Amino acid sequence: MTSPNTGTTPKPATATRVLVLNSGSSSVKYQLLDMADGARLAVGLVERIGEETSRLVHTPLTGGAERRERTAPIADHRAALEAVAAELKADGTGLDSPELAAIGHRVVHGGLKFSAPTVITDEVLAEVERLVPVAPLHNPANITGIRTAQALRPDLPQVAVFDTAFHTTMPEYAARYAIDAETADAHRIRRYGFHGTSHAYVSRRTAQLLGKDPSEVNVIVLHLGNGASASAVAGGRCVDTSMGLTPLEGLVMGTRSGDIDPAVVFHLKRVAGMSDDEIDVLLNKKSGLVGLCGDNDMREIRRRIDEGGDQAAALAFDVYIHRLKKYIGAYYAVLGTVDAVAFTAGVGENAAPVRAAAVAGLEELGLAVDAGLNAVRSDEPRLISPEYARVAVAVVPTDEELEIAQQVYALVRSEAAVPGNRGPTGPAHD
Ligand SMILES: Nc1ncnc2c1ncn2[C@@H]1O[C@H](COP(=O)(O)OP(=O)(O)O)[C@@H](O)[C@H]1O
Ligand SMILES: CC(=O)OP(=O)(O)O
Ligand SMILES: [Mg+2]
Repeated sequence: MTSPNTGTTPKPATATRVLVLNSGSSSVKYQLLDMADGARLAVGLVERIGEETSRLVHTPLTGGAERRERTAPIADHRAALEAVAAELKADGTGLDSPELAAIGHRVVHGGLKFSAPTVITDEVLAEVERLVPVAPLHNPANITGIRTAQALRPDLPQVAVFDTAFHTTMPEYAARYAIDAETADAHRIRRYGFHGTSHAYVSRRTAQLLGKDPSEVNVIVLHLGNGASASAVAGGRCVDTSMGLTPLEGLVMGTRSGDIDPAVVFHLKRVAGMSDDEIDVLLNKKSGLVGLCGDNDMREIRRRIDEGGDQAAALAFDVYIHRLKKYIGAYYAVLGTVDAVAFTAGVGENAAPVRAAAVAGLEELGLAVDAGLNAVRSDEPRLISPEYARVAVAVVPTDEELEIAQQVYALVRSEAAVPGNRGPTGPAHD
């Protein structure tokens, strides 16, 4: 194996483990994997970072140790990562292990410069920092995660895998906003798209489920988590996606509005007297499902509808579904022919009523859901459409951490891990 040259000590040939950190605005999800055999050694989550009731759940999957859970204030992402490092150390799989080959980081906004996994140098970190204004909820957390991991293991390659990378194949006419071209170019205003690691993984797994090569199928992927986005994937390449310059555009989300008339912003400023920051918070944190009915968790919304006929919850559900259905139709038109529609992430994988409602009435498009199959709970990729349906409808659990680990490991095993050899890639914008 070629030792990744990070300018420091070469790793032993036995270094086959990758730690993946997926830092969100108020959470960190992580997995430790051994890429020699693909085994997961530990998985975990720190949530509600910055609150009094922060919670850490750590599940070791090797060595017989028990799942551990504790609730205690964790002030920031740095403290969260240090707590994760302590949990891993307690299992004997600490960050000081010589078996660790690299640390992989989900980085949400990579602009146009990064279309592949990239070893993090000062230059890369500066670019991620420059993009903070267009991913204010995400990039700062990613940067803290990187800096903390670098401090804990300065000798290890730290690799960024960008949410935007998979979408860099979008044709210009899908990526462009129809605004003054000079202004757009001067400020790099265009549609970048996010959740790309998930869209890439799920579209590939969906092709596999159909027994086809990704190059042979057209798939609409619906990533419905707290953040939510749709993508149109033609023969393995993204041709359109619902998020834009920032992760605010597109579908209705837990706390984000998704598509709105941009004039709403002027109205809120001029007529309602709101400040830029107040509008930012309104659209990112007080909109979407939570804005419509006070709850952002789809489980709670379904409970309110099913138990009490709650009208606000029912309206929130209907607005969510209406937007989703419009994107299915739009991406059907963009792709021309569709082989599969794949539901993924927390809501897509678990909420059968969302899946049923999203494709209801689309039989003319060849889309249908079998009620029995849709009701089955499983962690496996599966079809939920009836035999006769022309288009497969699938539930395909996403695994951003596994996808990141594979990309990171492939990179550190290749000579390309030499910083400078593989810096920013893809179509440079400036
Ligand atoms: N059983 C379920 N039924 C409906 N929705 C669910 C269920 N389990 C999880 N969810 C939804 O999934 C969301 C979280 O999805 P996830 O993909 O983990 O999001 P993120 O990665 O953006 O934090 C929750 O807000 C919740 O609404
Ligand atoms: C980009 C994005 O919206 O990510 P998340 O769903 O993790 O908030
Ligand atoms: Mg997510």
